Amino acid sequence: MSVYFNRGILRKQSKYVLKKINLNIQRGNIFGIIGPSGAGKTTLLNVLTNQISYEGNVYIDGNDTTDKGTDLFKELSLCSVNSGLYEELTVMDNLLLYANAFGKGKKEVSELLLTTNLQDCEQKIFSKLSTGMRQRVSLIRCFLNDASVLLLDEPTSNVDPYTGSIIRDIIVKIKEKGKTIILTTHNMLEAEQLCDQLVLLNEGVVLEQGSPSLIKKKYSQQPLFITCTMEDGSPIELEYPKEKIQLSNLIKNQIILNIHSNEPTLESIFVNLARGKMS
Ligand SMILES: Nc1ncnc2c1ncn2[C@@H]1O[C@H](COP(=O)(O)OP(=O)(O)OP(=O)(O)O)[C@@H](O)[C@H]1O
Repeated sequence: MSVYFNRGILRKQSKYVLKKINLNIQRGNIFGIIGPSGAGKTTLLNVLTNQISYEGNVYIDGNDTTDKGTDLFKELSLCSVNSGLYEELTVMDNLLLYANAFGKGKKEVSELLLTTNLQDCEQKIFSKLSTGMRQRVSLIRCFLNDASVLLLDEPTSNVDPYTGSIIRDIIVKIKEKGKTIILTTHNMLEAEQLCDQLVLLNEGVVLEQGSPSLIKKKYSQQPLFITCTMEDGSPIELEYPKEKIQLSNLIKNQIILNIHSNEPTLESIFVNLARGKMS
């Protein structure tokens, strides 16, 4: 799926929040949008799902979305926490309202509650749930949707690491059902482990785009230094590829406690790109 803005499309005072954007999103993939606070990540999701008005033209798969006659938006569903869920209804009633709209019923909702460890929350009032539970209910709402592209705005923010891992598992399950996921996150480890493709957004422009491993490879410096910690605790540093034979001999003949390379983390690439220190 391609997303293209040919010029600034949303203005905040005299500056554009989103400028020229060109994204190439593989179907069936998890596509992560990362970037500092205020970069325009949420706004991008809102524009793509027609939640806010904007100037200029947005093209999805080459089709101009200002043509309201198209079915483009039906394919895309925004899932932000709590959106479309009623505070005073039970979890089951909330989800049934949504499920029924898509020809689904109690059976499907109960199955999803079980998958997400929320089976005991069926009759709980939505306003009484913890943040992590609310996030999971919001995701179940996405599961019930027929849209093929789900846009998740910071699905794991404000939850403990365990709940975060449950939510990531749910996202992977959604992907396995053939859906395309576009998500925003501030968690670089999550971006690296979960996303097939990433885009780094800063001040409304795309700074970098590609798979996490390709982005890391692009910014890894040569030579690469590899530190091996030997059995007695002493470190040996070798330069790669210059000393690759020594490295392979060391691995073959010695007991090594750990090997550590100084390749950049996604976090360091992110910070440096956002500061304008890399090109
Ligand atoms: N409808 C709008 N009209 C004008 N400006 C807007 C609109 N919506 C958001 N903005 C502005 O766009 C900028 C980017 O906001 P956005 O919420 O997209 O950032 P973000 O990257 O999602 O940040 P965070 O990581 O903190 O959630 C902000 O300065 C915000 O005030």
